[in-house]
Amino acid sequence: MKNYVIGLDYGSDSVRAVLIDTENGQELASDVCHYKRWKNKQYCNPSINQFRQHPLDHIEGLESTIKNIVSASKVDPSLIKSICIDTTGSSPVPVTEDGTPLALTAEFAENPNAMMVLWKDHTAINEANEINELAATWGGEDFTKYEGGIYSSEWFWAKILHIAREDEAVKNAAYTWLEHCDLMTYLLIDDKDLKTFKRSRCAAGHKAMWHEDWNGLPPEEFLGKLHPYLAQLRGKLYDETYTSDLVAGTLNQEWATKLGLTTDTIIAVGTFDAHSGSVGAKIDEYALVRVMGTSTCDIIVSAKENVGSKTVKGICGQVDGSVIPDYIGLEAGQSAFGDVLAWFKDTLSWPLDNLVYNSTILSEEQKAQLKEEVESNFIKTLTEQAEAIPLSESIPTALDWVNGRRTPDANQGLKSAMTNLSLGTKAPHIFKALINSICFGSKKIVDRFEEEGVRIDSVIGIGGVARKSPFIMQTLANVLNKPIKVCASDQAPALGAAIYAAVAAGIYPNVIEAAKKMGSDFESEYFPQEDKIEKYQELMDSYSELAQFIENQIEKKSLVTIE
Ligand SMILES: Nc1ncnc2c1ncn2[C@@H]1O[C@H](COP(=O)(O)OP(=O)(O)O)[C@@H](O)[C@H]1O
Ligand SMILES: O=C(CO)[C@@H](O)[C@@H](O)COP(=O)(O)O
Repeated sequence: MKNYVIGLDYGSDSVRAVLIDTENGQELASDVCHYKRWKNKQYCNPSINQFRQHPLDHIEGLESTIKNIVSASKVDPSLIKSICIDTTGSSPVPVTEDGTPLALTAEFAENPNAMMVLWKDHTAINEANEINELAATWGGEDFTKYEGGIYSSEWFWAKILHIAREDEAVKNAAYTWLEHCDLMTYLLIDDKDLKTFKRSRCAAGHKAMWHEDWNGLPPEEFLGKLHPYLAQLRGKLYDETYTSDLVAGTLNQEWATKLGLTTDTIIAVGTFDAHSGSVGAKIDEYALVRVMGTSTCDIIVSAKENVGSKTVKGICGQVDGSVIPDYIGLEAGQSAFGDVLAWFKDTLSWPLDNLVYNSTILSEEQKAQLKEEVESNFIKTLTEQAEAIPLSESIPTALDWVNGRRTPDANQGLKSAMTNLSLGTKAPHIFKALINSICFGSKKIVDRFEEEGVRIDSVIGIGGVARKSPFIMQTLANVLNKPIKVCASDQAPALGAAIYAAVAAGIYPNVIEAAKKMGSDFESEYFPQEDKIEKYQELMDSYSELAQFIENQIEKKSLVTIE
């Protein structure tokens, strides 16, 4: 008898759902829902790096995407055995004692501090610095040691500490906090006991300093030195965590009715998008999977005996079972990748948005047509012209730090910079420089893994940029001087979630076996071009010099500010 499973992938801008045949991983239906309020830029303030999302965006997306795939596939709902949800992270949400997101209560419906704090929100830089300072000086265990030795403002405790200080009302009303992947899983299950609810190992280990060595989260004694609220919160969180091959519960009646599914549907433990994407791309030992979208996440799995007691410096954590149960999952990444190019596109669009699309000469219909044409050709034309610039021609040197630096060595206070501009520098030159910068930032990560003794034999690309930009992928292969395979599925994270769901439902004995049968194949491979490698090495040296200079300057400036 056929069995089907659903994988749900909450990205930064939209949620994607896939309905998968467990026998062969075939996708029977897929659907996407863009977050309505987020699209209208509600609750965000990019000038202070504040990025919040309203839970209604996520709940509406849950309902519409699953309903759409169930009806499009025409599969009998009783054959849909399980669902697993992956989301971005660390993206924590404050909730009441009964697990209701604060923003769904009347008092907090419009308060951004009561909403989900998206991974790329960097309002908690000071709080992350404080956590690092305390971890290094308090005299006890350094709880950052399995998280690369540096706690980031993108993560759980820094974000909660920031909100607790900034918003007394939210602090008082937030009984506890849930990572986004846990919240969406909790919403669907029947058992509503928050104390025994199975939280994600992946989220807890990579972002909340959870580790078996100290029996879970950092102790109250440590957290209390940051804020009494954090010490209190510790007791309302969790001690145990669970991998995503396990069952979190079964679908509750309310959501079974809404979605047209049965209450026998199993809901697996939640996880992060990059980690499930790696499973969808059939990650193996010594392979580096790069999820290349708005940001990058770089994932490696390693046998426990290969890692031993070694801690890898400057990455986003090494967690037992965060990707494949019983293997150590190592994560690194760039805070902006596609977003660097999106920023440039946005900047160049100023005259269009402010003058052309406001013009009284054009009718509304003409404006809409023009907008559509510009939109579909913008990145395409820039890419073509940037690619045509020979490597011998002078182009700027740029840094990829428009949203700070995630790895190596998290420092979200860093900013981007550009040198070598001249009167001859045109938009495609800058675009090419930005593409170089994101590839050089990637090389720094690969170099760090290798310097720390983590072996990388192959590179696999997944995500929007990997599939849509052959020019970026070729540049990356040249910069890394390694071949890169591109995963054929454009829904690798959702497919990975479906694979976890299949194991949770008992259809496969483990994630490795399930991924062999259900994981995506590759659609292309990029090889380094011998004649270009040396030139890219030269350009990389200029990037490294500029990076060092800017980092020193920013450090000096922050020392002056503190005085
Ligand atoms: N052809 C392209 N060339 C370069 N960047 C692109 C291209 N197409 C999309 N992008 C970038 O990819 C990012 C979106 O990646 P995607 O994987 O689709 O989403 P997400 O990161 O939300 O999961 C955006 O930053 C966008 O600017
Ligand atoms: O940081 C993580 C996972 O640890 C990601 O969720 C985050 O980079 C967001 O990924 P996307 O750019 O939305 O693919």
